[in-house]
Amino acid sequence: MESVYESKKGDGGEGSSGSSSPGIKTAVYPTENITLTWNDVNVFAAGETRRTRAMNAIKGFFRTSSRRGVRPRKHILKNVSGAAYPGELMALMGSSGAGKTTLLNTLTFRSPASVVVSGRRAFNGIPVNGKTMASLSAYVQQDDLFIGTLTVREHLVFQAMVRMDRHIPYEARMARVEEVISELTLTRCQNTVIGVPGKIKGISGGEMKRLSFASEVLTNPPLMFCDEPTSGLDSFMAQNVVSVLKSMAMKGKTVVCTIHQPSSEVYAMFDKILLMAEGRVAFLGTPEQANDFFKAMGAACPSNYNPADFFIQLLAVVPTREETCRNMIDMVCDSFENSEIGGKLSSESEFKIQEKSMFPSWGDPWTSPKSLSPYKASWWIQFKAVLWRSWLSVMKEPVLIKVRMLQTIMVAIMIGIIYFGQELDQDGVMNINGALFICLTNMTFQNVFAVISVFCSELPVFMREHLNGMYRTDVYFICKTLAEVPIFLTVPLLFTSVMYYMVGLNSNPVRFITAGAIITLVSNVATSFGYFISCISSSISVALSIGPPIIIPFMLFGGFFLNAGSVPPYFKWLSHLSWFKYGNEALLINQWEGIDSIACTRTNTSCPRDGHVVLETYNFSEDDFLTDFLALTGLIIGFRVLAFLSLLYRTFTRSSS
Ligand SMILES: Nc1ncnc2c1ncn2[C@@H]1O[C@H](COP(=O)(O)OP(=O)(O)OP(=O)(O)O)[C@@H](O)[C@H]1O
Repeated sequence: MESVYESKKGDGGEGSSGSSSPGIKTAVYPTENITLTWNDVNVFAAGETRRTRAMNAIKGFFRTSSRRGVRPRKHILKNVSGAAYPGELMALMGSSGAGKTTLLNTLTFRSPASVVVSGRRAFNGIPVNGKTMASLSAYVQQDDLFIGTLTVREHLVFQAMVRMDRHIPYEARMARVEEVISELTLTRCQNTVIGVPGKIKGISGGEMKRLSFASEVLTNPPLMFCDEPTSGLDSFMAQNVVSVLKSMAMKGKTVVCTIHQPSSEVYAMFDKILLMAEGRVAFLGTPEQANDFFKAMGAACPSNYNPADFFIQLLAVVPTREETCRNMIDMVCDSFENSEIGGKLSSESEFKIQEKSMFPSWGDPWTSPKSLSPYKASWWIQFKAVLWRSWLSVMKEPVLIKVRMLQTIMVAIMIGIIYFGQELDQDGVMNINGALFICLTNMTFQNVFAVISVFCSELPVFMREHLNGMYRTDVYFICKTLAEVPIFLTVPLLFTSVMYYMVGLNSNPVRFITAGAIITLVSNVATSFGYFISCISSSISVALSIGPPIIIPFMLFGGFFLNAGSVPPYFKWLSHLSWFKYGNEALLINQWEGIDSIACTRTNTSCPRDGHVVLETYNFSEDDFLTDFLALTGLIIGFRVLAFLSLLYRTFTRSSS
């Protein structure tokens, strides 16, 4: 399998895939047996971003000149060089704050905007950029994010559809899924649901980690990065996971992982170890070379000690002895730099890079030509795959199906019993109007909370997959909302069917169907509003906190608690956004239009004689019936568009940060 990745000189996107124009010098990247080298990598905490610069300028204006000044930038990685070879498993180790994650992020071009990176990274000596790195490598992140209601196999089939190249036929994708399932020993749990911690019991932690690897190796990348693959696992599972990495390395892949406290057994599996301390390289070589190196420095690892623990402790900065520890770390790092292994390593990577210096140096991964699509699958394939997965997750989500159906039937029966058998008399008018308004309130809160709890919990998965170039935001949003349409149609219709005739509402079948349609429209406005709130909130708890305070004013303008004619002029605009108002008006018109007589049961003058008077009391007009329908439809569309734009903005700000 020898595919070619080419880069155009001078386009700022070296290493981008695509055909080269005649006359443009190209670099042909290897797709197998990759030696990854990095040379003179320096990372600084960025002094100021545009936002902080503006804030500092404002603060600085109020400061006296003596207090003004720029804080020195923190030097996080200091002239770090190294190499990872095919067929080898390299472990990045060091105490907390040593710079492991920063180095891994730098190597994978995933550094946050808050740092400034310089240095060169290369594949077999050819400088590389973020796009090429992304095409040829896999990155297994520390936290596993899945749609927990899917089975292992369903998850992998979905991944194969959106991650593998668009020209690969369906049969070949499925064959690869089979291969990966057996390679990562997931056969036994292939039909088990992945699970959601605390909600749905699923596969074990080790299986989950192996599933993360499986998703990444589907495309058979020659280079793999893993961030803390063993965190949260017991020693047996940790060993199991590292042995998976080892077997990948033995197949010729280049594997780099960060790791905390490996056991002696796990440590023995590493081909190379890279020890980091205070942002510098303290050692890079085989475990045996590490023993010799530290022995030569007079710090031999005792025979009954775990070497990993020993080296990490040796290179840690102890709070009470900071100065001594830092001096010791500097001494170790300097010795390594001047040692035979250190010198060989840095000259090797340096020489190769210079040799290929005719190629442009690395560009910023995100400044590659915008016209090139980051997606492997076409729009249509993405759409089919995401719709299929969204549908599966809706059907299998207990909160959406079982709980909601049960909740709907129970509330409908409760309302039906409390308001049971209303007559068309003076008391009945009040009760029927109350029952209709409570239907709107119930449908609103039920749908908003259901959407928030499901959509918000899925958003982190969407963000990661979208930023990994798996599918577009519009595809996700359309599919997600389409897949949920059946449920958001069934719930209000079921609710209306159960309570309508129990309460004794207008018995005309056309009125019944119309009431069902109005309640369905209101439910869907609430659903759209729920999507909007979910998309603008940073977390589920934020969404649940801001939802109700926003809904309450809309509810007050519904005409039940505050007469439509009494809305203060400065709040008129807000009342035009109230789906309660349109829903309530439409339901009352549907109920009372054409009712010629209402029995008066009390001897007071407030008894409405007919349906028209009831509507007049609320300041509602029969002529507005169509307007109410159209306004509800408009609100459904409006809130959805706002929700989509918010999601788009969110993905945009994340990908450019
Ligand atoms: N964006 C940043 N701005 C300022 N300092 C940073 C930034 N990123 C990392 N650092 C600092 O750089 C040092 C190295 O951080 P890094 O996360 O790479 O350490 P680590 O070895 O991965 O630690 P741990 O094992 O605890 O995750 C730390 O002191 C950290 O506080």
